[in-house]
Amino acid sequence: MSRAVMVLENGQVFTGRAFGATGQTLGEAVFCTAMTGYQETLTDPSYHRQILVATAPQIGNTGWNTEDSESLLGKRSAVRWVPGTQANEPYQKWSADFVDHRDPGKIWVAGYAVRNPTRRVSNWRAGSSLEDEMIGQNVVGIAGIDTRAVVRVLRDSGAMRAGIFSGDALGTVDEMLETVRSQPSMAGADLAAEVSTTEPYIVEAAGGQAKFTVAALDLGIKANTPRMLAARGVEVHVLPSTATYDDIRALNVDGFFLSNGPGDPVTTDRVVGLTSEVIDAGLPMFGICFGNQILGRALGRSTYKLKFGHRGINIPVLDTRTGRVAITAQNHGFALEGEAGEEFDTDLGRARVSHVCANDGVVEGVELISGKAFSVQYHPEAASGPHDAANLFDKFVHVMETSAMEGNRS
Ligand SMILES: NC(=O)CC[C@H](N)C(=O)O
Repeated sequence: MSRAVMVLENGQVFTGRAFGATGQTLGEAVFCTAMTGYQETLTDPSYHRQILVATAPQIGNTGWNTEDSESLLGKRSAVRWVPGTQANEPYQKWSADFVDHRDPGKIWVAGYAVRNPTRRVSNWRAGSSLEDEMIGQNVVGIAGIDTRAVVRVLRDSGAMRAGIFSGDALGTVDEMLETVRSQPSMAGADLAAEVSTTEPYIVEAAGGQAKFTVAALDLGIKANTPRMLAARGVEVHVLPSTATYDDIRALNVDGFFLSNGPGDPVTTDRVVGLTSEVIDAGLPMFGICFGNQILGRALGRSTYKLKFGHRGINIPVLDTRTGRVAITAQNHGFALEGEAGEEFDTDLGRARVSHVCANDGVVEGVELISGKAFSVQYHPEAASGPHDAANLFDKFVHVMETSAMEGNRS
């Protein structure tokens, strides 16, 4: 078993054994407290350029399958598609059930640190093991380290730059530390274009009968988001992160969606402007995670970097108006400024902080009081659950219905 080390920016070194590919990887070290769903987590594009530390001690029991991955980018070339039926539809069109059994899904994390990888995979859907998949995709990992100790460091000192080194990449501690410290920090990182589709495509509504069409800006969109919309009769036009307001207007859609994604929301000035234009034009809008930070910025709020973020699948969120709590999946390192219950005036209308985290009061949702634009910092599409917040997709459809009826009356 070959040796591997994880080196943190603060000089701490954890020695374990190589897991997955051997070599060197760099990224921001963050931890996730989920006990399940490692495949969905590793393939979430929002983890791009992050080294993930799993707090669950045993990882890999269910192996790797071709159904659970959240990355769409890897699937694009392999997936079955139906050419657009209308002359003005230049895109590839996917069926809403776009599981492709030849495609394992791209792993987006920069590296993976675990305590105890399972030795025997046990699941009827598993086509390979987690470690084989990491080797196949050249993802460097480390096993056998005291992940609880790493998490304590990250919790006390905050998420920080790190590296995993094994095989030929092992050097002296000073050399490895210098490499770790030479990488750019996550603060200020503009990463959406690195994970976004470059070509637009359509995910068709379930059954092929679209009640509404939505333009979804892909800043790192997860597979389950278009799937959840498609299941509710929505045809989703997934657009590259570079799409303009004119691109969206030309599609004549009923709603606008802003996806999750990696990087620092301060880098999103262009998309913030685009979002304001879309809302100004009266189009209903829904955003998730990065999309929440962008809507918040369009409402005049600023963002800041959390010390160690929220990553897990049992994080309680309070709806400040109803007092109801949802247990949610989360993965964010930045957040919007604001307080529970706060209402404020913006250029786009009066707005409020709609949700906060019940653990630490961090803003978890904002909305226009008109109800036409809303967003959440957590993940209603969470594929490995929990599903408490899935009704937000119904809410979006409802806002589009109401808006269509208003349009009919005027
Ligand atoms: N999942 C996401 O969309 C994350 C948003 C942003 N990159 C953050 O870390 O806060």
